[in-house]
Amino acid sequence: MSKNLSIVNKDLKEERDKINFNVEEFTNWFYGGAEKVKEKKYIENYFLSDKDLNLELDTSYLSYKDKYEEAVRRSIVVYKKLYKLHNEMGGTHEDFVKIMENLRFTMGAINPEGNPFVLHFSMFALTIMNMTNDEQKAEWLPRIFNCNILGTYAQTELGHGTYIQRLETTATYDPKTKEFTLNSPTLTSYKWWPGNLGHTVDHAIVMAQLYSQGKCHGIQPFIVQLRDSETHKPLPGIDIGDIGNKVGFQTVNNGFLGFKNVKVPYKNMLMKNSKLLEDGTFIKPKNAKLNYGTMVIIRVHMIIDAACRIAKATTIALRYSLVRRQSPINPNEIEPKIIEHITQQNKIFPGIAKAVVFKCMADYLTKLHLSITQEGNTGNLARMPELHALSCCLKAVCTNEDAKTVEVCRLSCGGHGFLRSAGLDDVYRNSTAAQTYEGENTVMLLQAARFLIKSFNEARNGGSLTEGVKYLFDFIGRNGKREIFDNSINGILRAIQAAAAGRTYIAWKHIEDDKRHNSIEVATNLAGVHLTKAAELHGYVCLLQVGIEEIEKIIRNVSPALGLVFKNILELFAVDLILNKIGDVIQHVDISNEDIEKLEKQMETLFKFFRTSAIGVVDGFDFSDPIIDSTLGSYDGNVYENLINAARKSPLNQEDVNRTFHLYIKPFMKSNL
Ligand SMILES: CCCCCCCC/C=C\CCCCCCCCCCCC(=O)SCCNC(=O)CCNC(=O)[C@H](O)C(C)(C)COP(=O)(O)OP(=O)(O)OC[C@H]1O[C@@H](n2cnc3c(N)ncnc32)[C@H](O)[C@@H]1OP(=O)(O)O
Ligand SMILES: Cc1cc2nc3c(=O)[nH]c(=O)nc-3n(C[C@H](O)[C@H](O)[C@H](O)COP(=O)(O)OP(=O)(O)OC[C@H]3O[C@@H](n4cnc5c(N)ncnc54)[C@H](O)[C@@H]3O)c2cc1C
Repeated sequence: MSKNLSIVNKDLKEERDKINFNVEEFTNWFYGGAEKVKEKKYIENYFLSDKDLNLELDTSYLSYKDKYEEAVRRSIVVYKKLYKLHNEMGGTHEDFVKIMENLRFTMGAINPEGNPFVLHFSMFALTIMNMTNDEQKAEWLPRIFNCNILGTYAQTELGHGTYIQRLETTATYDPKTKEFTLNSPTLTSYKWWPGNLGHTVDHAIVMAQLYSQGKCHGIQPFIVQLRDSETHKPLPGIDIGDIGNKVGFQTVNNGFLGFKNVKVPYKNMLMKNSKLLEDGTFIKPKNAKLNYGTMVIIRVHMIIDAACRIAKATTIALRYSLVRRQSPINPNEIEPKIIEHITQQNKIFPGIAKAVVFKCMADYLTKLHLSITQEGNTGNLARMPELHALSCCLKAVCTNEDAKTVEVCRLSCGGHGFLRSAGLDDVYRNSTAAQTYEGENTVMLLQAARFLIKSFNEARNGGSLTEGVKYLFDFIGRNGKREIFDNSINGILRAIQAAAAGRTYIAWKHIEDDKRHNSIEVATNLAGVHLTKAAELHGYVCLLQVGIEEIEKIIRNVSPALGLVFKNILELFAVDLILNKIGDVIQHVDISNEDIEKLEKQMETLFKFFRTSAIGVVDGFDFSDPIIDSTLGSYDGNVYENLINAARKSPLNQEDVNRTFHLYIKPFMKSNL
């Protein structure tokens, strides 16, 4: 960690002196090994030390346009260096991905309101890598990799983001000219939201309804040039621009795009999955949802992003809570560090546990994604629905938890948490954006619920179930009897499983009852609230189950002292979860008031133990000061100095008297109204 060289606040130092495990060992786990930590630190420093970035400039005070222009300038500084570093490292694709992964945090510090090239280096490149045939790869990948062209992923339209089957942009094939003609037939068919589209990129993957031989063949991906490669002017027939101010993502340059008779050559339809012969004959893919593959990759990726946002927010909240003193607990004693208030521990400690468990889940899901993708490459698509359901479910549960936790961290910093310089607002904006992009969270939960209901039917009919939903068999096997609670980690898991299965049963029954007088679709809609609750509970089951399995493995491989910290974290996660879901649990589990009181007591004991480890764990997340970028969360804990220094940098403080005094205030005061 690049630590601030200033003197560390004595309260914070005192906390660090009490840490009883090896923080570096934790960091090594969090980043996947000592070598990876070294790489991360090297890459971080390689970029952040560049004076050309001018990181002294606080971009939050700039206008919308200036913010965008500065974000483009800084990004180009970074990407030039990225290619230099890539060459130095050896120049393989793996090296590139390694730098990109480490750049994620660094980019956040450089462009706190978003990266105007992020879609090029993620969805655009990934779609070309995964949805093209060999000739297309050969044509496009080098140009993308060398940034000779810059692209985005243009799917969402003004009228449709969720129900992508009904996108309205058309691509009509003419076998005579061997061209597609792209059109936006209505206002609602305008592309709307794609990141980097407004003024940055010159190409896009455009999702459009393919028409050939007089028939519509559903949405297909096309690579479309939007702007002239020399002048950057929109090409004829292209109506393009920025969608304007948003809640966050101010420098991502989300855009709109309309087509009027735009010609696209035959070779630009991405043909790995669906195929169109030159004569216009359409050949269906093995599974129509293969064209949704890039969304699945990003959803998987979003779990680690959620974990890291929580890690960052809890680092800020905890460091601040260890140096802030207020309100004596015992009137005769000095004001304690605010962390001594148990409600403060309740706000922050479960968040730290979530960051760790989400990280376990991200690792698990990344491996699962890889193995299912490899099966898919051999033509075996059997596990695609399972991966889709799981990635939708966890994308929703983890980003919802992420936004909630970051907001609680902000509240835990009191008034100062509301300052921009506290660093929590950009984290929150990114968390809340993630609840919507890549599939709105309710919709994601409903997708997961479809899988649960199918699995429930399968279980009732004695069929086979995938590993993650086998707990539905236990519910059916109990034949209406409630699960008996036992207060162990596995007991808590069984209780959450019983609640998830019970809620799935309620949703299933709701649908079955309604089906008598309604279509299955209407019945499913009426059961929607139960379905989303079932899917959410299923997401927690997955998190706890994977958390238990992964942490048991970790404990076997780390020192006993760190093992105890992991055990503590897992228990914190589990007990916090069951207490938060107690209403659902009570419905399906035989749990007494005494059991609940015991759990509440257990939480207090867990807090007590975690009290000494907490600072070690957040230090172990290893966010350097430029990355944490927070007056409240810097390593040295010199909060009050940081706050006053940041306030002095306000543009209003650069002069004693602002001109509005002479222009408006003074005349007003002298006017006697
Ligand atoms: C230059 C070098 C680069 C190197 C690369 C470096 C790599 C870096 C890697 C990562 C970096 C990450 C950085 C991240 C930055 C990201 C910024 C992102 C910005 C945001 C982008 C977006 O938002 S893009 C737009 C996203 N849009 C959505 O998500 C739309 C949501 N809607 C849907 O997904 C679908 O419409 C739907 C799933 C909700 C419904 O689809 P549909 O209507 O077609 O389905 P049906 O209802 O008819 O049927 C459901 C049926 O289909 C099955 N199914 C659906 N989807 C899938 C799937 N994907 N796979 C498998 N199966 C699927 C579903 O299970 C149902 O099955 P049933 O059996 O019928 O139940
Ligand atoms: C910051 C940001 C970045 C984005 N970047 C991109 C990008 O790069 N490229 C791109 O193509 N798109 C992008 N998007 C678009 C994004 O993917 C969509 O906004 C998202 O998928 C939600 O779709 P929608 O806007 O149509 O919401 P809607 O579907 O209109 O949602 C509105 C409400 O209706 C509800 N609803 C809709 N359908 C159902 C249903 N079937 N059942 C129950 N409730 C339902 C939702 O739950 C929600 O409450 C971005 C969006 C944001 C916010």
